[in-house]
Amino acid sequence: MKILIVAATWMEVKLLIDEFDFVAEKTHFLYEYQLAGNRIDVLIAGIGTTFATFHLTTTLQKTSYHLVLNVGVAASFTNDLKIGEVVNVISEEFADLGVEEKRQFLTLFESGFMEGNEFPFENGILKATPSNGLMNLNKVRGITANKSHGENSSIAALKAKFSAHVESTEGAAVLYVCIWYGIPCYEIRAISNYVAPREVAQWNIPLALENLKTSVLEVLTKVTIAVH
Ligand SMILES: O=C(O)c1cccc(C(=O)CC[C@H]2O[C@@H](n3cnc4c(=O)[nH]cnc43)[C@H](O)[C@@H]2O)c1
Repeated sequence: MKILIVAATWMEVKLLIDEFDFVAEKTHFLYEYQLAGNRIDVLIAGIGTTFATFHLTTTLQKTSYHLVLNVGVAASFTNDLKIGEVVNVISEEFADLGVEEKRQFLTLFESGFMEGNEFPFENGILKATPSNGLMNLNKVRGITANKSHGENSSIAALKAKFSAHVESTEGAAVLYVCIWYGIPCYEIRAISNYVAPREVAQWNIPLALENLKTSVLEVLTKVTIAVH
């Protein structure tokens, strides 16, 4: 089985790839590994939707994969998710793509630039592949923005507008590309911080990365067993 893992930064996959057998550096961004007889490529695309879209698209143009896993850390809008918890992000919206009008932000759908059900959106939302019991993780909704929000006013506006649980800087871009390519895609994120005024002392990246590694390895084991 051929699986592509997409992350924004090396930091987010460094513990995970210690569990893989290194095969080759394909490009500066793309590395090939083996895990239990399966090929696992790891793409480090960079932070934000532009880099994720460009590097994922060029990678998928060259190689066909059975599955894409978007992995990394993320911020939670809700205290119901604990720092370190790993979640299955089942839907995504672009939260900063649209029009500002009369102090209000309107998405592309609300401003009439796109129909809600224009492919690959469903009611303005991008949906991950159903995991059908493959993951024992809480299912959450995500939004994607090119900046990590840290101002109380913008955080309040996001909470009022989107009913999202988590924020990342790439999730929607990865889903958008994968749905266009018809490639199954899951987004697995570990909560490193809350969406709040920036206070890095409150973050726990080591815990998030340790838990992320464990969960992603479990998913990889189940996925690869399921197809054999
Ligand atoms: O700002 C920092 O000090 C900082 C420290 C470590 C990592 C970062 C990143 O932004 C890495 C990119 C990675 O993190 C996800 N992420 C984490 N927290 C947030 C957030 O509050 N809002 C949006 N994205 C977040 C992001 O999706 C990337 O996967 C920064």
